[in-house]
Amino acid sequence: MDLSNYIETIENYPEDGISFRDITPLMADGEAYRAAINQIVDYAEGKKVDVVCGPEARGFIVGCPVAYELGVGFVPARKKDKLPRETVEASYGLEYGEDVIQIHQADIKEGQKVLIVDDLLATGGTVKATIELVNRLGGEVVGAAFLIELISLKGREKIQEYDIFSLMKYD
Ligand SMILES: O=P(O)(O)OC[C@H]1O[C@H](OP(=O)(O)OP(=O)(O)O)[C@H](O)[C@@H]1O
Ligand SMILES: Nc1ncnc2[nH]cnc12
Repeated sequence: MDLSNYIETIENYPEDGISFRDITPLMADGEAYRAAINQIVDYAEGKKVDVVCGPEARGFIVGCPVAYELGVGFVPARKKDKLPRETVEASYGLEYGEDVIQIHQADIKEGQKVLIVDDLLATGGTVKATIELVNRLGGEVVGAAFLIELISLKGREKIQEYDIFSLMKYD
C-alpha cells in the first residue's frame, strides 16, 4: 500500500511559501491508518519501549495507537498552560512560528526508555524540544518516529545522535 496516496499537499498554507502535508486523509482511511501505525510499531519492536511521548496535537493521533499496540503508556507533550500539575517546559521554533511545550514532571520516570512519535519532522524544533524535556526528567530517548519527513528542512540534523524513523519523505 502506497501511503503517500493518502497525504494531501496544500500550497501556501498556513502561510505563503509553505507546502502543507495534510495527514487527515490517511487518518480517515482505516486500512491506511492501521498500516502506518503498524509500521511504526514494527520499528519500535525490540527497543524495549517503556512509554511513548507525542507532542500536541498530531503527535497524539499517531502516538496513542502506537502506545496502545505496544502495550505501554502515552505521555502528552502539550502546548503551554494545558497541563494542570507541575511541568517542565521548553520553547522552540518551527516551520511557521514558535511555541512552548510542557510535560508533566511526574509522567517520565528516571531510566525509562521513551519513544517519541509525531506525524511530521520539519525543522526538528518540536522533536528537539520534546527530547530535551524527556532527558531533563531522566528518560532515555530510544528513537523518534514520524509519518512524514521534510528532507529539505534538515530536521534530522538537529537530532542526529538519535535513531530516527520516517515512513514518507518529501523535499
Ligand atoms: O519539525 P518542526 O518544524 O518542529 O515541525 C513539526 C511539527 O509541526 C506540526 O505541529 P504544529 O505545531 O503545527 O501543531 P499541531 O500538531 O497542533 O497542528 C507537526 O505536527 C509537528 O509537531
Ligand atoms: N509543511 C508542513 N506540513 C504539515 N505540517 C507541518 N508542520 C510543520 N511544517 C509542516
